[in-house]
Amino acid sequence: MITCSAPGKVYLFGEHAVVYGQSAICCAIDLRTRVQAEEHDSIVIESVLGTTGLDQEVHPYVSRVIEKMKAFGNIRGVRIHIDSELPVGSGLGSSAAVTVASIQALNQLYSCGLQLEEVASMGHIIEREVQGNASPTDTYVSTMGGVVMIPERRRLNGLECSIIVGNTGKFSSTRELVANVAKLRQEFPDIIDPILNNIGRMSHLAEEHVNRYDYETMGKLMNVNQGLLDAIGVGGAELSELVYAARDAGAISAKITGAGGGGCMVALASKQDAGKIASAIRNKGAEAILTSNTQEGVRLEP
Ligand SMILES: Nc1ncnc2c1ncn2[C@@H]1O[C@H](COP(=O)(O)OP(=O)(O)OP(=O)(O)O)[C@@H](O)[C@H]1O
Ligand SMILES: C[C@@](O)(CCO)CC(=O)[O-]
Ligand SMILES: [Mg+2]
Repeated sequence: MITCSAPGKVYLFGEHAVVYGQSAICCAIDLRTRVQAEEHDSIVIESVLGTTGLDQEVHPYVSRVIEKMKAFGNIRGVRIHIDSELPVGSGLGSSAAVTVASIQALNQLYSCGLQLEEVASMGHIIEREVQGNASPTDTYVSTMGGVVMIPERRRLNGLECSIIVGNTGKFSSTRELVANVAKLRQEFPDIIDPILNNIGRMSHLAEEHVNRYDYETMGKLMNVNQGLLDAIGVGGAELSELVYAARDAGAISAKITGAGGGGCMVALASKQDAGKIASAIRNKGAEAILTSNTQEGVRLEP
């Protein structure tokens, strides 16, 4: 039996805009999805969502992984078991982590010889198929770890501050949110395109501040990014409540992470202030998770 794990992520900048080729800065976090794989007499996929065979409804990502990996290994029957520290459908890249960890588990189990770049690239193809339209960001960061600028694939210095995630507990489908932005963009291209361009410019402006650990400047720009995410319709009352609670409790910055609608927000804070911010989020009745940046992408577990 083989076990592989891959991390989730938060966006410092650029979700949605990156789908249209703008730059984003994305940060792998120390919450992981673990996938066990072993040869079996049939195909079985077990997760918190249920136990199925190949099933495009319940397990669209993992089913596609198995189908695509058949081109690289002699996969007849396999049992895949998934455990995740990432809330499902919440903006922390649960779909990318489960996809990347599953690809790598089969890659190892069947000695397929795929390199990390190929794992990331297959992950992106699968996200695109299931999500309708997807950037390579989540799957690349889950594969490589660290803090990465996409589409440049430039690795930036890691974050050393605390990362606090607030989960509204409201499921959000990335596929749906991406489609909503596409529709708004089609309706008002002259308004929406400049907003997406400005988000991309913000990532470029922020890059040197990330590399210099200048959290104050990064934070100011992240808060502006939050306003622009609201403008393109991916905010929500529950998210805003947590964003303002975190800022009022002393967060350096607070914004949506990932697709939005529901799901999670992310706040940056000094290690000293992190507990206070988590309490402020919990006082609003939401789950708060304290985490940090990880340099480790997908890996084989002992
Ligand atoms: N633990 C898991 N086991 C099986 N499938 C999972 C698991 N976690 C996520 N998934 C798959 O990913 C889907 C959610 O992906 P989606 O892209 O909508 O949200 P996300 O990846 O959590 O958020 P974002 O894309 O905004 O970061 C689930 O519906 C399921 O198909
Ligand atoms: C909303 C989005 O930008 C981020 C989802 O985590 C979609 C994508 O990049 O594929
Ligand atoms: Mg996703």
